[in-house]
Amino acid sequence: MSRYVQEDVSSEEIERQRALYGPLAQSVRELADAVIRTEVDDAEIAAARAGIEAITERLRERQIAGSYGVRFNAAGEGRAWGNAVVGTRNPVAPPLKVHHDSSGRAWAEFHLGAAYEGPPGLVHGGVSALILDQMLGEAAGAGGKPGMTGTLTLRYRRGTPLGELRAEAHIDRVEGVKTYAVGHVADAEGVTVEAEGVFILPKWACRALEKQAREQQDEPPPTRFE
Ligand SMILES: CCCCCCCCCCCC(=O)SCCNC(=O)CCNC(=O)[C@H](O)C(C)(C)COP(=O)(O)OP(=O)(O)OC[C@H]1O[C@@H](n2cnc3c(N)ncnc32)[C@H](O)[C@@H]1OP(=O)(O)O
Repeated sequence: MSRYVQEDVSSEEIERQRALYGPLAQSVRELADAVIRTEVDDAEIAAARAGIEAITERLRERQIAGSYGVRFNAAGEGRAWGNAVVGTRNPVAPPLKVHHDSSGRAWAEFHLGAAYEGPPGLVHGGVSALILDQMLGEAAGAGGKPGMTGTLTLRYRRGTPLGELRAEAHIDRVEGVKTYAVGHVADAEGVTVEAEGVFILPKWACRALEKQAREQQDEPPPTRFE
């Protein structure tokens, strides 16, 4: 089942939902941080667990079947609110607020706390890969050349400290359906992880884009979402 969903939702309704679900996800991120770092006594832990389980049960009373997917409205606004890096409704996502320009650049400043630890005090290498996968993909999409990650290569130059970080990416070159992008994560002292990747517009998407272009000759398809 495709998780790209076309919905008839106004921009005002999207903003209403963003204001409702964004803070909910942020509260759960704070909960995750508190679970990792709490030193309250055993009875308090048991009481907290019961409270959390009751809240989970309330939220499960009515649910989407499966994952959130990517939803577009008639204005072409896309929402990837379940995305593991940028998802407004996903407490696992830091989340990154990614800025773009149409030359194929993407950048974001963000904070990674205790929930993203690998080596003590440092960001897990898989989390850096997660973030760079998204950032390189965002750069490709921003340049009008979106694709699925084919190959992603990373070089970990030094440990990435937990805390305030920046990520940047840009398109290096385009060869047909293949978009090559490069990027990095940096702290205040400079680059910690470098990445290069190839993003491939899948065959099925080529066919869908051709069909869409035939139907809406003047309207280019959406190339990014938030
Ligand atoms: C919307 C806005 C979003 C905007 C923002 C979105 C940001 C999202 C960022 C997150 C991105 C992800 O995590 S995506 C999730 C992780 N990635 C995946 O799950 C991808 C799984 N793999 C696949 O679906 C497929 O294998 C594809 C799409 C990669 C390729 O399949 P295909 O379409 O059939 O392509 P195919 O004809 O075989 O090959 C086309 C050309 O690409 C080359 N090629 C094929 N596979 C690879 C590969 N893995 N690495 C390198 N190169 C490859 C071939 O040699 C060929 O080159 P030539 O002979 O033409 O020279």
